[in-house]
Amino acid sequence: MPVPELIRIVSRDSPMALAQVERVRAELAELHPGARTEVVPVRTTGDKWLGDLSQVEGKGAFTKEVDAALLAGEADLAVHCVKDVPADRPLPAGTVFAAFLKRDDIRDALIHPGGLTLDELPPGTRVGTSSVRRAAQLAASHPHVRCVPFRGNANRRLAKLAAGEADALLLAVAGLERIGRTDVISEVLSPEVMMPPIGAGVLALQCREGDSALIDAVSGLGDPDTYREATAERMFLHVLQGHCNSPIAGFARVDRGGELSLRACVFTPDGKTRLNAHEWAGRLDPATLGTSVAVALLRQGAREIIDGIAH
Ligand SMILES: NCc1[nH]cc(CCC(=O)O)c1CC(=O)O
Repeated sequence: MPVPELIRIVSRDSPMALAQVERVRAELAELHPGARTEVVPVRTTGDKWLGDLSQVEGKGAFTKEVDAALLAGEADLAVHCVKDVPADRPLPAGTVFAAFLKRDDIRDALIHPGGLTLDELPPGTRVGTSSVRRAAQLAASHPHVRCVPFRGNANRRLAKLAAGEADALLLAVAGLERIGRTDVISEVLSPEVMMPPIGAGVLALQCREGDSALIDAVSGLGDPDTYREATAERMFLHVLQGHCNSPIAGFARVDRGGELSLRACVFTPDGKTRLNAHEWAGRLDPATLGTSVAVALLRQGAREIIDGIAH
């Protein structure tokens, strides 16, 4: 099938999202030198509303308007952070993932203007994060610091930190790389110290279901290992059925021998209870591994923890 002449790419309009689109354009230009691309930026609910996300139907707050533009035919290809795409429900009807790009760094970073590490933060340090996942883990490991609500795209959060609205920040390394601000990192946190969210560091390309010419054209940008990891992680979250206030973390990894494993956790918001599971796929396909890890956590009481958190 011929590669479409013009590919209109829709995405959030934050600096990070637009950098992601530039990566996709560069990879497309290499794969299909003849194809032209155009960028269709849209502002999402999650970008407009800087209050508590659970008040604006938290899930999908960063994807709804992008999906709508794709379905309305205003664009042909959507670029999403997998982390922002709800996994408890199927993708919006009529759309499919055509590729998962090679995964970036999955870790979170501490940003402290004085260069302190997490263990060096003095009591009472205000860490800016609205993430229940980050807050629960920090409450467990560093109970003497406190989290203060902090929203807005990464550039805005850095500006608010500089303005003194918090003493430190937690942000994803991948996002800081994309906006060219790794200079602010004072410590990269290992997944053992701060377990990442499902889908961390993965960009997905989404197309209209019937658009096989485009699906074929962009599927070559997909990375097979990332596909396995993202599929296991998203099925895990789908089976678990969390909500936007439930602290859930986890990541799958394809090791050097090609073996896929998935580890995941469910926390209470205060971090005092932590359920853990870690399984290898063996002969299981990625989605079945995700299901198995979710069931292992449900068997330990994950449902009661998740349902017991206000949302
Ligand atoms: N919720 C915003 C968001 N969505 C994806 C990333 C980071 C990049 C990625 O993991 O793909 C971020 C910023 C952050 O959490 O620091």
